[in-house]
Amino acid sequence: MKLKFGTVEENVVTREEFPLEKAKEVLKDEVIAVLGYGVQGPGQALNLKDNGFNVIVGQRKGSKTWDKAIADGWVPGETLFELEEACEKGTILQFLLSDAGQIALWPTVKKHLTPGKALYFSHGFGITYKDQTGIIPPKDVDVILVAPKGSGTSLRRMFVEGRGLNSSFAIYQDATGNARDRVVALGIGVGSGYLFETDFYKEVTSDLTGERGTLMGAIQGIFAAQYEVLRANGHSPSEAFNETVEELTQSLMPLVAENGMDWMYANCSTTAQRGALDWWKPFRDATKPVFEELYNSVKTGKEAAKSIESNSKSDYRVKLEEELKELRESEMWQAGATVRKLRPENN
Ligand SMILES: NC(=O)c1ccc[n+]([C@@H]2O[C@H](COP(=O)([O-])OP(=O)(O)OC[C@H]3O[C@@H](n4cnc5c(N)ncnc54)[C@H](O)[C@@H]3O)[C@@H](O)[C@H]2O)c1
Ligand SMILES: CC(C)(O)[C@@H](O)C(=O)O
Ligand SMILES: [Mg+2]
Ligand SMILES: [Mg+2]
Repeated sequence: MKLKFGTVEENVVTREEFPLEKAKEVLKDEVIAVLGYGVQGPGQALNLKDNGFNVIVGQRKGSKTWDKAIADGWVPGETLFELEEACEKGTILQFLLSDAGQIALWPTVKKHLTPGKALYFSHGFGITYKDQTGIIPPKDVDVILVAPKGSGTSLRRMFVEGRGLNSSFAIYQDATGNARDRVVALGIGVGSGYLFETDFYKEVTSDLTGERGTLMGAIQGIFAAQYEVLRANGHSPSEAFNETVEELTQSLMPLVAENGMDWMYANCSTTAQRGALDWWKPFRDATKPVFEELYNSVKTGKEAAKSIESNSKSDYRVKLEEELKELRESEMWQAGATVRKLRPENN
């Protein structure tokens, strides 16, 4: 249906419009092979299975995630296979390896993309940056995308709670004439709340900007800056953490989620309102050049190159753990660990 977002009209698909029963009818003869069992793999595969679709998982035997798949109820030889076997059996191949990992498996996937199959992504990365990934699908398969706008962990949790995470969807190639029904049915099947339409390029450029920006990178940067200023001015770790992070996640963001920023502002003191209304624009103006630099780095493929390069190194996991440790052991997040323990619901 067409819906107005502000003054702009967009095309969205809701569960009412495209019910689960219709999705099942569209995909009744398909074998959905979920390749990779990292973060999105389990969320999407389990939601599809619980929604009644014919789904199998492909994963490297002997890996930790192979064992996780077994623990989640996938049965070797029945619903859990080596990656190549799953590629052979699937009529829809859900390419859910890490974006860098997809480069190595591509020749195998390509070999099993016989006419009429569908190649499904949850990110526009492999296709958009094809000069760097070498992922160029044959012309006689559908190439589609459903990108849940959140972590695979949330996708599963929200499904179990009877809620739904929003996803974007896109069609890069419609070889069968049935790509649209296939992609929307898959979007409903993996547990999306509503689906909004995009293309592969827009999905990857917005997603890479978002995660580097306000969703993950910028937010940590702003937290760190405010925490450091408070600490430098003699505030205790608990005061600095509460005033920087805890109140935001526990009290104020849930209000924003419910009814928007203006409503959160309206539920704070007149003193806070005055200050927040005066200061949001200077913060916007100070950070906008950084966001512009970031978007440009995404657009030119620099961010993709960096992520492929670092994720393809053999010591990637070790280096990642070192960087996460730096965050975890920072005073701010150590204070956070103590504060979390003190939440009454955690006692
Ligand atoms: N993590 C998320 O919540 C999330 C959200 C939206 C979209 N996505 C997209 O979904 C896709 C999957 O991401 P993810 O975060 O679930 O991946 P991940 O990093 O968790 O890895 C998924 C799987 O890839 C396997 N793998 C990696 N390299 C491999 C190789 N060379 N050979 C064989 N297997 C290999 C790993 O063992 C793992 O099982 C990506 O395109 C990503 O951008 C992820
Ligand atoms: C969960 C995110 C950040 O939305 C996703 O884009 C990812 O890459 O993991
Ligand atoms: Mg992403
Ligand atoms: Mg994302």
